[in-house]
Amino acid sequence: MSLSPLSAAAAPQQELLCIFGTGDFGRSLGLRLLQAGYRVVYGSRRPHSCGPVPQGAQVLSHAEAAQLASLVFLCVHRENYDFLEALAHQLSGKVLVDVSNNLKKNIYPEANAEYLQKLIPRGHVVKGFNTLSAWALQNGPSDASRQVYMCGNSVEAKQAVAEVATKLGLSVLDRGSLTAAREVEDFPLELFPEWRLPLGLTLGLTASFYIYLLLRDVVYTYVVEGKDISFRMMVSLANKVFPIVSLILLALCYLPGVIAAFLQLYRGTKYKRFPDWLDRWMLCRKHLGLLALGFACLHVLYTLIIPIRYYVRFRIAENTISKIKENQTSVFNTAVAWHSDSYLAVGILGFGFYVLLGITSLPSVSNALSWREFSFVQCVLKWKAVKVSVHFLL
Ligand SMILES: NC(=O)C1=CN([C@@H]2O[C@H](COP(=O)(O)OP(=O)(O)OC[C@H]3O[C@@H](n4cnc5c(N)ncnc54)[C@H](OP(=O)(O)O)[C@@H]3O)[C@@H](O)[C@H]2O)C=CC1
Ligand SMILES: [Fe+3]
Repeated sequence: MSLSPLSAAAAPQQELLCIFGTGDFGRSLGLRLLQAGYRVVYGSRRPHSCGPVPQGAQVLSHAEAAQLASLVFLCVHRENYDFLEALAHQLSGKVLVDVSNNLKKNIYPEANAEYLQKLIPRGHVVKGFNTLSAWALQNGPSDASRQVYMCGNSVEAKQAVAEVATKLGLSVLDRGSLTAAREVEDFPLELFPEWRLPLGLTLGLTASFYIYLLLRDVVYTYVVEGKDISFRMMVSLANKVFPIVSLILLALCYLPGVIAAFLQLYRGTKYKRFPDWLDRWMLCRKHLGLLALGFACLHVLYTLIIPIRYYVRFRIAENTISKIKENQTSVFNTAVAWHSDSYLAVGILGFGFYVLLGITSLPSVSNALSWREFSFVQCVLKWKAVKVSVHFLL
């Protein structure tokens, strides 16, 4: 089938974009741009001997490549930006996308993008794309990595870059002017810090309870009774630590919510800032909750494993055999049955509180309540959740 003259005339000339640097990021970005229908020209120090570039892309010297396109992606490390100074003339008036990241925070006095703006004062610098990885770009971004942050002083330049990002299937979050560049550059370095406090706390709790139980159960028994039960260290002892740590973490996960809700009700407003310590605590609730869940899962796993341990099988067999030998039967202990059933009941009740908490947090429910009612309900339920956790602990 041949194209009608009208559609042939309407077929737009594909826009040409320039990429400086034929490294990992430059190559992945080029591939995606080509797939999205752009034409790509690379600017390289060694146009004839650089590494492989995606099929269909052209490789020229920096100066030649820059002249062909109005938008240039700088896929070069900041340490190597100095070569750009000599290109200030060719790059003036162009949109320059700075994708660079640093290995640490605050190693340079100014953000990379601001440094670039200084080198090319007449270029329109836009910071962006730095939260993507070369890998994610190449494999098509997943939901989690679909967002890109962007900032820059020129609205038109940002619009041009946002258009490209949208065509690549990314969603753009504008963070304002170039002064936000530092914050945008710090994003990729900020994946872990929120976990630091909860992880440290978990490790500390686990180590202290393990050592305490080791001394109390194993070392004490050995010293006083001369019995060696060190084989218990692997499973039984660990399985005592997991629920303790899990319940403490769970209590610590809900407690700041109780304090916050109480504080809001006490102050009569929810528009006042919480004290710093509470703020920080509130921010790591999700992590504490996930760690609590992880330890609870370990506890379940270990508990399932215990009956198949050699020691337990040995004890059951020995008990049964000795009873048979002596022709005895044991009495059903109702006290123990009561204890274990009440343990289960508290568990079910506790689970109910967590479900209720989940329900009240649903937007349809929380929107129907006034903030005071919502704070009150949350405060009561979270307090109950903390109490159940502590009850189990004791
Ligand atoms: N890799 C990733 O996943 C991500 C990377 N980034 C950022 O993208 C940028 C590039 O990273 P990446 O591709 O991984 O790095 P690479 O080391 O793979 O590539 C860097 C490229 O820069 C060019 N280059 C190296 N030295 C100089 C120099 N002295 N002067 C001029 N150009 C030079 C080279 O291209 P040539 O030989 O063609 O000149 C080289 O291929 C960095 O700023 C990085 O922070 C951001 C997010 C993720
Ligand atoms: Fe248990």
